[in-house]
Amino acid sequence: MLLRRSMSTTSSHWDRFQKFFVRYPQIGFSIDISRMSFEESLFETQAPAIEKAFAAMKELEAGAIANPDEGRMVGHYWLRNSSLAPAELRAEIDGTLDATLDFAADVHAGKILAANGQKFTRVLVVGIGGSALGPQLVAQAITPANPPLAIDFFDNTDPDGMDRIVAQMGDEIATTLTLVISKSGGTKETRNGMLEAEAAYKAKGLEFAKHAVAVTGLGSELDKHAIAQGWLTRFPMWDWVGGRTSVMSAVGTIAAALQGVDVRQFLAGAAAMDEETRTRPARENAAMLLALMWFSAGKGKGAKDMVVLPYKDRLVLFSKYLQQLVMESLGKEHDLDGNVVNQGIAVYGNKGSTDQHAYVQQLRDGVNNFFVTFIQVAKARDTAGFEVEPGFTSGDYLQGFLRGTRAALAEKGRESITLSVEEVSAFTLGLLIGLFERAVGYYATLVNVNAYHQPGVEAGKKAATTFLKQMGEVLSALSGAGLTADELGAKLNVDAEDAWHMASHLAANGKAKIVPGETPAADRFSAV
Ligand SMILES: O=P(O)(O)OC[C@H]1O[C@](O)(CO)[C@@H](O)[C@@H]1O
Repeated sequence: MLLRRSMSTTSSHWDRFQKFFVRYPQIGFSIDISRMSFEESLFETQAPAIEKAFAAMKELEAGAIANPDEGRMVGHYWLRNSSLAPAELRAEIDGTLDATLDFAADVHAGKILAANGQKFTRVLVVGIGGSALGPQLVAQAITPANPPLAIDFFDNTDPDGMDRIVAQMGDEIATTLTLVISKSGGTKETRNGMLEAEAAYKAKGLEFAKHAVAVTGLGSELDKHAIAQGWLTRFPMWDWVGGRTSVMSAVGTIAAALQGVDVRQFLAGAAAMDEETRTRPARENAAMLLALMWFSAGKGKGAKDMVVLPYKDRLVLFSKYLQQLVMESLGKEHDLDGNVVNQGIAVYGNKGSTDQHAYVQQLRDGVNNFFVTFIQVAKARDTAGFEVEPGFTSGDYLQGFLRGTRAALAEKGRESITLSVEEVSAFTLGLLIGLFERAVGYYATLVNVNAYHQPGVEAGKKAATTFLKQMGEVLSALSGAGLTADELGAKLNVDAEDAWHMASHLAANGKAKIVPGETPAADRFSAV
């Protein structure tokens, strides 16, 4: 009885697999949605929405104002196929790509040298969000084991984090090329990182400008600063490329090329996936299948989280990269008609099998509020095989754990998608990025949101600006006599809780004195 039941389950799994397994052999990619619990009628019920999404994408790729709030075109697909771009942009796209690759080649060849006449040995990228995550993913996933230049990132305004990197660089800062990357050219974290980098060079008696390159919008604050200071060079960022989709613009290509990545293959991978997912009908279209699975799993409301589990160390940052791509694109208060919808899909993940020894316990046995996206890489390693026990390699185990976890989740009714690529290479990373970019675009139309703006980010930036201004006032108001947070708040017309946090921060960093009381309200702050 038991045996019969398990046999029929197995055969229905096999049937469903054959029905919902799509592969593109010419690019070594496949998607398996058979372990998602959607009804086949989804393709019929969603047919009008699917058509709408295809049509919207076609218009977007043809140069429509697909980001209506900001009145901008959305052109990341043109970065890997400039012939799709409006005619007036093509030469600039191609010219910028060539210029970044030529610059990197000149650095490698020693035609562009550090101020001390030596070859550059390191790159420091200063940027945040889309201006750092893409280069970080590329550095982690596809740079050679011993790249021509080592790479570090200032991707925050944490002084301790930056101090540690500067300390690790030591005297090698003299042969470090710094890329300051900011589309807007006004992001404070990046501005601070740039100033910290400038100071670090100065402390070693070096001229920052002779080691600095900017990637930014024409005429931005950063652009003007780079011109005024006489930096080595500048590469443009365009308003029709969003930060989270900028890895194939100069934002990503310059760091990648300096790292010895085959940038043209990276772009070719994305272009190849674009070709596959631009015109195929929904059932064969990997990007549309992903969007439909997100829609059916989360009931079009993001009710289920997306857990991204690549079984490959090189792809460990892919989940973080997708977190920005998906959540900044889809996490929206309003739909395109102005209705409050509070859309989004939460994304998290790290890598398998490591995560099996952490949160996968909850995925199998706990709250069923997610679907997993497994990423399987067929080729285990580049070097000769090694058997950890007779007949089995570490790579066999990795594959066994992926399949085992997929089966164990399915057994408990937990959904999963499996994407497969042959290896992790510039080409396959490009195609995976291209796949998710288009899936995000399609899904946005299915739920009727603008995937290409990020109005929510501004609120935090504004509140931080106010906090800093008021903290300056608190500092000026401190005197010899100790003041409580309530007294500071009343004096400066600042919320008492904010005043307490401001004064506490100043005290923790040697700019104020604190006499602790029994409660926060009894703490007294004075000038140093
Ligand atoms: O490149 P910029 O303009 O410095 O912006 C950095 C990041 O900040 C955001 O605008 C908002 O966090 C991201 O979309 C962007 O990638």
